[in-house]
Amino acid sequence: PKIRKMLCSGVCTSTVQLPGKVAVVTGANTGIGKETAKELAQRGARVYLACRDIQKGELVAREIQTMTGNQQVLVRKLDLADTKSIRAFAKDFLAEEKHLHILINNAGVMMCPYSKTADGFEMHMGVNHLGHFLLTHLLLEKLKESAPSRVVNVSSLAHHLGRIHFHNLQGEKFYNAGLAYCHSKLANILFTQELARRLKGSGVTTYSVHPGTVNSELVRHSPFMKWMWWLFSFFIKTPKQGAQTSLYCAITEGLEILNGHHFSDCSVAWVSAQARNETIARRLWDVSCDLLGIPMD
Ligand SMILES: NC(=O)C1=CN([C@@H]2O[C@H](COP(=O)(O)OP(=O)(O)OC[C@H]3O[C@@H](n4cnc5c(N)ncnc54)[C@H](OP(=O)(O)O)[C@@H]3O)[C@@H](O)[C@H]2O)C=CC1
Ligand SMILES: CC1=C(/C=C/C(C)=C/C=C/C(C)=C/C=O)C(C)(C)CCC1
Repeated sequence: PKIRKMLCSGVCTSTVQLPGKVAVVTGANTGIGKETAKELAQRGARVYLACRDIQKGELVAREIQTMTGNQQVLVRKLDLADTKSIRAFAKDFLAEEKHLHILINNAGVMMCPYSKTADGFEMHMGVNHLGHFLLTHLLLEKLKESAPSRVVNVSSLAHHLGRIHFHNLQGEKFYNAGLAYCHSKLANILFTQELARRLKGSGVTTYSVHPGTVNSELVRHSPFMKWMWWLFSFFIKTPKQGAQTSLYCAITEGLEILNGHHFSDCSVAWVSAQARNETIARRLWDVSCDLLGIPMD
């Protein structure tokens, strides 16, 4: 029980309620995203579950509506492995909604065999980083208009093993599924820091998060990790516990002064030297804009 307590700490104790607030959670049909969306709905927000599988999303939306009594839980199609889908999601959302107060970039893939997104990006970099980069870019004006508003990027402790290999960003020269995940999670932190610098004074703040080691479907591509997660399931976080740090960063009052910081167990956490490198962050920003056809400023 002591080990479990140590590995599963961090509770969002904020009592903030969210009536009139609008939130988008990517990958909200399962795991950490589902629990994050449930808690936002419990607090009264209108919550968009941005999912690649609408049927799975609808089942979860019904479940959340029944559990929370909040009927404003909506499902919209978003496949982060296809920039057309991301642009369509954003276009419809912007036409439908006046505000966006909370964007939680939560969806992720880990250790998938070498594959590419519809636009030819390596899957981890494409979904975990570039997909969320484009989504955030498309929703940024709405976030600014709705300020104070927040962007939470779900990264990982695994970023410590990550490196941004600009000459091999799509893994074409060499590829390791585990490291590809780590690189993409480093990219999440670099994106958060650069975004924070660029958003200073706009009323939009952003945070990156390590949710802890969480019993979810993330390990689906690795039989070994699946076995480890099963073996140690008693010691690792439940998805509800895993959602606490995302929620903390999304709703805790007075967090604006920590714009751009990384959090774990609902506290500020240390990041690797690579993740603190402003030159790499700026270059990754420019390369991401270039790959996605976003005009550079
Ligand atoms: N679990 C853990 O121990 C840790 C998790 N994290 C991070 O937490 C986040 C949530 O992961 P977790 O809940 O654990 O994992 P899950 O696998 O349980 O959930 C991942 C979610 O992402 C969605 N997703 C995957 N690919 C796409 C895509 N192309 N487009 C849209 N949605 C997609 C999945 O949809 P579908 O169900 O349709 O596949 C699912 O809803 C991830 O960013 C992960 O990197 C970080 C550290 C540790
Ligand atoms: C060594 C070890 C563990 C730690 C695993 C860790 C630290 C996993 C981290 C995973 C991440 C960061 C995944 C996604 O981003 C367990 C399972 C707790 C139990 C005992 C052995």
